[in-house]
Amino acid sequence: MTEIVAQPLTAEAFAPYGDVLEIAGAPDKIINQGLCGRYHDRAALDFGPGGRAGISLFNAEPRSLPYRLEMVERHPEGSQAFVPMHLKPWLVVVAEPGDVPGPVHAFLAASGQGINFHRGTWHGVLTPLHEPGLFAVVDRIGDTANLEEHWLETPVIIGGPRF
Ligand SMILES: NC(=O)N[C@@H](O)C(=O)O
Ligand code: NI
Repeated sequence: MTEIVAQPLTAEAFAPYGDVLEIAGAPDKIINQGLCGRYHDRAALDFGPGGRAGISLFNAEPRSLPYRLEMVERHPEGSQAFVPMHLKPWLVVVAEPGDVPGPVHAFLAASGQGINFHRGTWHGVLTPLHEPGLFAVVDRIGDTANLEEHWLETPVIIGGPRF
């Protein structure tokens, strides 16, 4: 059994896997008569040929750490963004690329952080750590499954702060 510890989610650490959505630093634009900072175009969305963008709402059961990861998945035809509709920390899990997933990495998303997995990134499914597990998910809508699951030979136990 492999044990890892969730690390703080940063744009740099997550860059090989996707984009971090956060209001970090100065906004790209000040809009709405100066009352709003726009952090413009912060994710590489990709829905491929034959698909279109969709927004779905996920209401997921919260998990707790340590978390037993048994499966990772990927979407070969498009990106997938998880945008929390709450301000709690939550868990982001990825695995290094390959036809068989490589080593698993876990990140603790802080309040207000969202992510966008790039097309084909191996990842754990949406994993809230608190109620409400409410997220907007932006991903590919199409006629194909756009889903490949890989069940790990040995589970990965993901540790981190006890809330
Ligand atoms: N299956 C589904 O819509 N969600 C997963 O892709 C996920 O990553 O949670
Ligand atoms: Ni997914």
